[in-house]
Amino acid sequence: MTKTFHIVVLGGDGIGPEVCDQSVRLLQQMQPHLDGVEFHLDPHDVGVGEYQRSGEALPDSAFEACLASDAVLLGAMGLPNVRYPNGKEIAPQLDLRERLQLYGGVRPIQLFHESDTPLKDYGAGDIDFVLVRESTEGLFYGRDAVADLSADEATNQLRISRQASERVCRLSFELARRRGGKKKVSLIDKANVLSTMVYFRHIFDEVAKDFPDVTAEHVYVDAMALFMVRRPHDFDVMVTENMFGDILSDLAAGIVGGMGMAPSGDIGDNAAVFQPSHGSAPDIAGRSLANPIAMHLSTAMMLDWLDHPETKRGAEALKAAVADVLSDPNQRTADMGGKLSTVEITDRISRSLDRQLQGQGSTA
Ligand SMILES: NC(=O)c1ccc[n+]([C@@H]2O[C@H](COP(=O)([O-])OP(=O)(O)OC[C@H]3O[C@@H](n4cnc5c(N)ncnc54)[C@H](O)[C@@H]3O)[C@@H](O)[C@H]2O)c1
Ligand SMILES: CC(C)[C@H](C(=O)O)[C@@H](O)C(=O)O
Ligand SMILES: [Mg+2]
Repeated sequence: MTKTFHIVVLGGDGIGPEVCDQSVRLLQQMQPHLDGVEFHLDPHDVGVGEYQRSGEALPDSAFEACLASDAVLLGAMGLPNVRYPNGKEIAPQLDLRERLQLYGGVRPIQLFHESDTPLKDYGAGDIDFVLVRESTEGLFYGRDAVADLSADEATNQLRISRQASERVCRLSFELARRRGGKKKVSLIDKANVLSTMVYFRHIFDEVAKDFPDVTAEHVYVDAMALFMVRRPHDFDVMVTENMFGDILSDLAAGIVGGMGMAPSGDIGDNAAVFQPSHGSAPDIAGRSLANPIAMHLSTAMMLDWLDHPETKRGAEALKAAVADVLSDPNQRTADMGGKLSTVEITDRISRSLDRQLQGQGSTA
């Protein structure tokens, strides 16, 4: 019997649709090779463009479709110069995370080729860790507040709840166990200053007791910014508060080639959204300069998460095709010093994907 997966596709703004279209193309290419699996792709307009057309950045019809889907593929949303009348940027991905309770912002960081890291002089070695960012509260809890420019001060709230912390810590320990590598989870906090972080650490330690086979450690966020650059090979899974995770995930992307190499999955108990960690990159949009690899790796994460033997095979094949193309340092987009366009690098990944799916492996 054929299993149909309903996948909502939200291209979004700027380079979002450019990279998303290329991943959709690879999904369509893959489908006939996967036994008993069918993808039903359901595109919706969201983001700034949709806000300008309809007054809604995330129309109800798009949200309902996400709610009913097996998974969501998202390009990027937002443009720095288009704002709501209250002055705030349009960021419906945050609404999706909160409304779908996508508490685990899973952001893998992997170096595919040593030529792509600026850390060569530090002997950075293998870089392969996952940053898990709590994505429903933390310092983003105050995001609805509107700045009163005539006031004498402005404050935001940082919220750490037991429920949200337990579930994101548990997800992180389970991930470390599943990865089966160093089996280590590093909590990134600021417990030397903030009581919310003392509380977060307490909950992390409680959850850690259920995973005696996984090493648990605490690292202050400022120190982690240093360690990520000086000894990234020491880490396996990291878990942290929303804003720390937002900042550190861009830093982490920088050590493996940039935002175009940083995939992500926003995971909840009943829904998940897969998107690159990068934004709409208005500085390069519309010129086929965007690196689509973060989007392709996010698509591979989605296929893995769908948890069917054939989609898992598709995920492995797609990841292997990306690795195959990157094994030749001459095959890069402009952000990584190369000359290939968004479409051209996907052409190469597509050719390799065919080989991977036919079990022929690498020819690069
Ligand atoms: N998940 C998302 O949808 C998301 C994430 C981050 C930012 N944003 C939004 O996107 C807009 C632009 O934000 P920003 O400029 O701070 O961040 P950005 O990630 O869009 O761009 C930062 C830098 O990285 C480069 N870059 C990003 N992705 C790239 C890719 N795939 N290939 C090559 N280069 C790439 C850009 O050219 C730019 O120089 C803002 O409105 C922001 O709020 C959205
Ligand atoms: C666009 C922005 C609201 C978003 C965030 O801060 O979470 C982005 O930076 C990300 O990392 O997904
Ligand atoms: Mg970010």
